[in-house]
Amino acid sequence: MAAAVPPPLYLGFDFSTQQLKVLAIDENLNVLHQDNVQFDSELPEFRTQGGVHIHSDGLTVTSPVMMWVKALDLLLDKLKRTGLDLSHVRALSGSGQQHGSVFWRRGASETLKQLNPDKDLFQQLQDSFSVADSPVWMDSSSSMQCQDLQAAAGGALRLAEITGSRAYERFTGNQIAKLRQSRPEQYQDTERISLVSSFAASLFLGGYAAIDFSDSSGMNLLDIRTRTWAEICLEATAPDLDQLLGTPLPSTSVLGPISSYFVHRYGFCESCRVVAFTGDNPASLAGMRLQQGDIAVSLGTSDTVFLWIQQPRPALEGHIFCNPVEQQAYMALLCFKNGSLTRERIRNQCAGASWEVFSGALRNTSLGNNGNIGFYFDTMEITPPAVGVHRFDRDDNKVSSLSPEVEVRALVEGQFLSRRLHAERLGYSIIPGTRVLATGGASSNRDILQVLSDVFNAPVYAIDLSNSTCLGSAYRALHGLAAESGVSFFDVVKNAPKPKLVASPHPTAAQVYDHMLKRYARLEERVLQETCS
Ligand SMILES: O=C(CO)[C@@H](O)[C@H](O)CF
Repeated sequence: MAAAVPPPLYLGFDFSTQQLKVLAIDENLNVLHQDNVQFDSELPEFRTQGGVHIHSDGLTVTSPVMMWVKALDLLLDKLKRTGLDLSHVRALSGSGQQHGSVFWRRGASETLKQLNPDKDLFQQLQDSFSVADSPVWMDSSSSMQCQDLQAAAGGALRLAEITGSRAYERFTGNQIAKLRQSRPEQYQDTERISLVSSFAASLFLGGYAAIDFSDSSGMNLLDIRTRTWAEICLEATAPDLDQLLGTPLPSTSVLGPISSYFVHRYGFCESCRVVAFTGDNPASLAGMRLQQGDIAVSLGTSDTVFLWIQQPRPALEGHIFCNPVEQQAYMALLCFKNGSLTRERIRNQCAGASWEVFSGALRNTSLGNNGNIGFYFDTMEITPPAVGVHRFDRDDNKVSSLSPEVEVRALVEGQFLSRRLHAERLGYSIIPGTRVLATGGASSNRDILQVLSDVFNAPVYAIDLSNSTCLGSAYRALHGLAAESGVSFFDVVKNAPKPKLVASPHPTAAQVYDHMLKRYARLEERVLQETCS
């Protein structure tokens, strides 16, 4: 009797800001296993906070690339110990925090090709990076390079028309320009530049992986219509930069078989395929199976709001990225830097470091918070570019403090009023039938989602797990094997569990927050003038 063929598995990894995660699904899209490595607590030798180092200038933010390498060693050892038979993995894909950059030292490709399965990656890649502290998305130190790029491209709006965004400090092209100008020897010693996503794919491939169209869109370097590097941007950033970046590829690309290192060390099958990795937000769009008309709110280290769009409408605020699951479509995104780290600070200061107490404060305070409004920009915010904590009472008078429970609600209402205000400014309207799909760590807190539903005056749905980035990557691994035959992503994942209704708006929500939104917009202008003057 023929031996039973083992059920195929598909893995999705996420190299995010605070942790490395993995999720396994079977061919019926059932989630079989999840695991993670928390950078701060499990790799304390790197002394990160929230997975990053905020430098003394308060603007430069980096993460040690070797921390990501060591995290992969730890995570795969964990996977091996759980008894998951990795020889059944048919394909894997993944994501990385967007915009972050990895600089491979000259000669690193040879090391990648000849990894010794008797040693871990950390030991073997010690000398493979010309830059040890990788710039990440929280960095806001490349303003000069942003101005230079915008001038070269013909202005901010022209640059947005070409690349989908005006120049942003965290975008990789500006980070590359800054590194080349400030650390020329290290730049000279670089033979390849990856994003965090393609760096991770390179480890699994045993060779340099292409950057996918979707994550390339977060660099201020890709022409989002031709999906090729924009010459005008490359020339303004660094000479022959296309040689260091490689050619971008469709997000559905099968990059090749897994490196023999993982076959011999962890028992992967040599036929396991590596599907192009992408950015964490594009992967999340895939994991939530976002469709036109939905609006996604991801509550993670950064909060993001994103939508599926067919035609790019670049603007001076927000971003347009190539869509990760449908090659001719796009996704629009707004990023808010002060997300979970700010929620955790307020939880610690106003709720005794307890999410239960935090939730109780939301239940004990009323919609609209008796007119109290707060802006909590612990670090320089991206949307809008403002900083500091600013509290206002019902008469728009600045106040220096609020009671703990009122402060909790002021934070959560303020964050969601901002998400809604900037999404509507970009022309996205919350209409009857709009579904708000929530994901990210905070989406497991029902009381936070109730405030989200009230502020947006729309029902909030969530998938069973807050980890849509890994789920999206596992889905993309499965789809990648079929994409060449023309099967659509949605066909492949049509039987996935549907998002569940978690919160519906309170009957008075529209009346309260339509009015409050106008006040919020006025006060935001005041805050911008105060912090930009
Ligand atoms: O900068 C961002 C998006 O543009 C953030 O959401 C990062 O992707 C978080 F990792």
